Amino acid sequence: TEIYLKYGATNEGKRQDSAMQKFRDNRLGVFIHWGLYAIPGGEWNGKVYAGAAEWLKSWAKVPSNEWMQLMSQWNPTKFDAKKWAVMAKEMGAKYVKITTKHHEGFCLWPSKYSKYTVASTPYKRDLLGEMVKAYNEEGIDVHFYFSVMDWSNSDYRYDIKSQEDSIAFSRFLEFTDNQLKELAARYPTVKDFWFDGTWDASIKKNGWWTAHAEQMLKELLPGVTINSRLRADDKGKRHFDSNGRLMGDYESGYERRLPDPVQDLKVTQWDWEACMTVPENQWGYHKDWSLSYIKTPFEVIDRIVHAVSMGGNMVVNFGPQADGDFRPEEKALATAIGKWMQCYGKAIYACDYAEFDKQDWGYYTRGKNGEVYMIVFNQPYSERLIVKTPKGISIEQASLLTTNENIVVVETTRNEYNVSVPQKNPGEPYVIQLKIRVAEGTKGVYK
Ligand SMILES: C[C@@H]1N[C@@H](c2cn(-c3ccccc3)nn2)[C@H](O)[C@@H]1O
Repeated sequence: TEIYLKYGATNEGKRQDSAMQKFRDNRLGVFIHWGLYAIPGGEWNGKVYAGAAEWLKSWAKVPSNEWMQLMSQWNPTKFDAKKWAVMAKEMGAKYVKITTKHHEGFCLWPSKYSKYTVASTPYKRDLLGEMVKAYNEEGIDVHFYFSVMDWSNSDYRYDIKSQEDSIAFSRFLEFTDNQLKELAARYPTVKDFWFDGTWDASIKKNGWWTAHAEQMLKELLPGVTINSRLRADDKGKRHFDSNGRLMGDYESGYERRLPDPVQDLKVTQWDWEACMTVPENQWGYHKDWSLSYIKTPFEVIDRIVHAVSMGGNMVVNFGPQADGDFRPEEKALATAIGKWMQCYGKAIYACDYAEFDKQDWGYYTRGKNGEVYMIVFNQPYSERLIVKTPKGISIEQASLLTTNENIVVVETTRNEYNVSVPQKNPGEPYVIQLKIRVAEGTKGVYK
């Protein structure tokens, strides 16, 4: 039986309005983690910390007033929003999620509610505004990352243990509301808010505020999407409310990990977005990437395809340098992903879960016109790609997406086929497009 909730989930099932459909169809995003942490790049007082560079203040136990002195060094002379936007465009990213304010509290926009903003640095310009304009001009949607936890604000509380805590924290929530309203008013083309820094007891004890923040933004920005990580219900339950319903518009728990294509098919019932780092765990710029394993382009592409094959989005993280340029490894990665997306994007953009059982050779996606794509990462020595079709579905024809070369398909038993590999090995993950036939009365997405 259901329990009554005042601050539980507000929508039932996947949103089907055009704004959410655009969010979903975008599929591939870029995360930009840029803040004061890019200046030290993981090193403090001559010691290099291997932990996440955007958490250096925490690892090195730097007092906030000392940390904020970094503002006097904030001068990204190489920053060029147009170059950033072209890089994302060439990568094939359809949206960008920008850290408006990370845990440190430094604002990339000239907020009038904080003294820790770009306006009080040598490089006074409204960086967020320039980015929004440049990305939008390239046809790229802009999403805002916003950390509720703010290490620079003395009213922040990790927990509420006294009347004094309550009074301070309510001041903090008002400050946060003001910043959110300011972001919505200054940058009305923003399409999404991705909240972070919401795991503390103080937020869980104020689930009402998370429901209010979602409602406030949706009133100010019709169509805007809000991630589940913002939300806590009446009982402090996060992401999914006490009745098991997803709060917000999409599930945002897959950070540096992905659902299993066999065990976790439940995620196909709701919208979700994963995000990933190129090193094992670095979001902000770290000067020494040799301390970590750096994923190759194909390893990043595997994760993008994995997410889409299960009905999710993938956001690939970039940590710009303090000077406003990107490190060479990230430029090379963006180029490599863009090259692949140019050839195979048809199997990614506006595609979804295909309801075919996962096979070892790779992943399936389904296009909007009922076509099924096989994205092959692991070509078997048998040179036969096993395909098991759902009940009522048969394979009519198969072709290599890039050349339209016909691919021979042999039925091996009921609902099982051997799909041949291309005559010439493409030498990279490739896509076979399947034309399927759907029998009368078939259930599921192909009916
Ligand atoms: C999207 C990513 N989320 C931030 C994060 C949060 N956490 C974290 C660390 C300890 C407990 C709970 C959450 N680790 N990283 C990272 O700094 C980055 O912004």
